[in-house]
Amino acid sequence: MVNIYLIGFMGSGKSSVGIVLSEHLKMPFIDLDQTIVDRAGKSIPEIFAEGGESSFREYEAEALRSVETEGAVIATGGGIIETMENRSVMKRSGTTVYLHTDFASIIERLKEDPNRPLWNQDHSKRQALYEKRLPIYKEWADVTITTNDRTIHEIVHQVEPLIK
Ligand SMILES: Nc1ncnc2c1ncn2[C@@H]1O[C@H](COP(=O)(O)OP(=O)(O)OP(=O)(O)O)[C@@H](O)[C@H]1O
Ligand SMILES: O=C(O)C1=C[C@@H](O)[C@@H](O)[C@H](O)C1
Ligand SMILES: [Mg+2]
Repeated sequence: MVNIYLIGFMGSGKSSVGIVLSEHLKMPFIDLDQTIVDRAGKSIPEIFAEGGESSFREYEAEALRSVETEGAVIATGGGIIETMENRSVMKRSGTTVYLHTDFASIIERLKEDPNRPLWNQDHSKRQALYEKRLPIYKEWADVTITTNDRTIHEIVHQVEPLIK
């Protein structure tokens, strides 16, 4: 069974939309960040503090491979598209839904969040990360939904007919 992968920047709503979408589609829900935390036995800030981003990316790639055949709605982490390996796994095992959100809305939603190490840095670095990733999300999306000023339920209703 194929997966539905939600991709997009931190704060685009992958986790919030994913759980509701999975209920509508009667599919299991997996939050890949939670899978990483469960497998590592450490929080995301702890993984970053102990082994840096590269350690986190290793856990993330392993977690993604472990869910490839689940037939689930999967909320990925914002950086899942950083490697070609992860992009290929998603391409061969499911449909990818990109939740596009303007940078200004992301700022509104996340404010100062200590649980996202790559958000917890200065404004110009956050913005550079957003701009670097934007074209990659777009290129790898099978379906794109803009989430600014939309509720979770509005987004779910918009996604549903596009993936059936
Ligand atoms: N459409 C929306 N409208 C308003 N607020 C939203 C919307 N989607 C998400 N949020 C809020 O933004 C915050 C981040 O949402 P969420 O955790 O679902 O993002 P995410 O894409 O899973 O982020 P990450 O990549 O860090 O896991 C939460 O406080 C959530 O309530
Ligand atoms: O955008 C990112 O690189 C990240 C997003 C989060 O979902 C987590 O996966 C982690 O904080 C890294
Ligand atoms: Mg999330």
